[in-house]
Amino acid sequence: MASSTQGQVITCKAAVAYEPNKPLVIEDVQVAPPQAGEVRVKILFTALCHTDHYTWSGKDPEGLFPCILGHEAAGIVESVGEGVTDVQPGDHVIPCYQAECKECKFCKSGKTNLCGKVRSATGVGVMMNDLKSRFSVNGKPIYHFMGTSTFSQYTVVHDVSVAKISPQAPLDKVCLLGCGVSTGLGAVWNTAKVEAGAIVAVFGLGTVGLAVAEGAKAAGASRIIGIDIDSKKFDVAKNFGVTEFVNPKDHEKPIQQVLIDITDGGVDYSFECIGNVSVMRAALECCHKGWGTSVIVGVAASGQEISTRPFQLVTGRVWKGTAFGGFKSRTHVPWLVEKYLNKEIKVDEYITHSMNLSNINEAFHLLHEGGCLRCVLAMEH
Ligand SMILES: NC(=O)c1ccc[n+]([C@@H]2O[C@H](COP(=O)([O-])OP(=O)(O)OC[C@H]3O[C@@H](n4cnc5c(N)ncnc54)[C@H](O)[C@@H]3O)[C@@H](O)[C@H]2O)c1
Ligand SMILES: N[C@@H](CCC(=O)N[C@@H](CSCO)C(=O)NCC(=O)O)C(=O)O
Ligand SMILES: [Zn+2]
Ligand SMILES: [Zn+2]
Repeated sequence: MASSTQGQVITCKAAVAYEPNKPLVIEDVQVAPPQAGEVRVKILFTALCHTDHYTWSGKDPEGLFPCILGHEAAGIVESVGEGVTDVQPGDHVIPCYQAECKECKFCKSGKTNLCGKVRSATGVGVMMNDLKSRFSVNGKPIYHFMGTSTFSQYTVVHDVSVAKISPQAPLDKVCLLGCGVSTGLGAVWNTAKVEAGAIVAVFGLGTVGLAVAEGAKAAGASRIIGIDIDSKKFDVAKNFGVTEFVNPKDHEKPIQQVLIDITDGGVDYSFECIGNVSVMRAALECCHKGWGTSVIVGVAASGQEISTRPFQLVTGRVWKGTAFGGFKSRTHVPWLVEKYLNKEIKVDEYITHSMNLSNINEAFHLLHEGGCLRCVLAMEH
């Protein structure tokens, strides 16, 4: 059914990032109607991910200002542009920063979840149709972010960047499946393909690392070693499947040597869930000679580079990375939502804080406190 706002500009509240590291400003933002191949979504709940903070910090080479950040959310379709057939007004959806068009070279390859259809536009903060933004404040354009911009009560996304989900799913919970939880689970199931009995090391026990632990437990890993510089993380990590905890600060030796010593030569799989290039090296080098695989999940700042002795790879270790855990977004997000509804995966357990959009700056501060995994913001319509 058509909404009363269809075809009209909507003025709503959004958190605008005008400059790196400067508090976000809650503004009245004008959101233009969706053009061909676009969907306007009423965002009901959004969580904050560390990648939002990373771009806000100014360290993201693709970061553009002013912009509307946010990419871990859920909402309801308000209206659709010409030619959109996969969703309609009233559908419950999760915006997907990793698109899935099912037609491009990437989508058809069967080798990756990356999609090439709209990536060139989402990387420069605009929509593919006219290479312009749908957001403005008093006539001045505001850039999109990751093709999602969910820190706004209404956003416009490409139709290839929105997953239709079960209307039964609580949107204040499943918004987390738009990024962190899905990424951690997928890193284990799709990218590493951890097998039963494997020894797994997880570097960084935030939401992404805990979801890796949860995925590894489900895959039947025999040992799941959590590594974090905050020892308080271990208590909560046990609930997600971590069986042993190592704090690098408690050891004189490099952490990779500590892990090699306690695992008879190294782990089968390791996951870097921090975004620290020194830890990425340690995560590779703690892998078992001959077969150990290390997956980079964390996002490192502009200018940072990874290094190791090539001998580490010559002797059989494998270095990989993952975006959105290798999940094909529009296919797998609805599947993950069903798994949540069937109580096969955790989601509620990652939500430590709930606030309103107006408290978004406070929520960003919370991200740096060890006790915060995910903070979900209600968009207060
Ligand atoms: N690849 C993807 O698709 C994808 C998706 C989501 C998030 N990410 C990235 O994953 C990373 C983790 O995200 P998160 O939301 O879980 O972050 P988080 O900040 O909640 O968790 C990071 C954890 O790492 C720990 N840590 C920090 N420095 C450490 C060190 N030197 N050694 C050991 N532990 C250390 C912290 O104490 C914290 O517990 C971020 O870089 C984020 O941008 C990537
Ligand atoms: N613009 C950033 C890219 C950072 C990055 O790697 N993003 C991940 C998702 S992080 C979600 O929290 C990703 O999906 N990358 C693949 C892609 O962007 O297509 C930078 O350049 O550092
Ligand atoms: Zn994220
Ligand atoms: Zn594609």
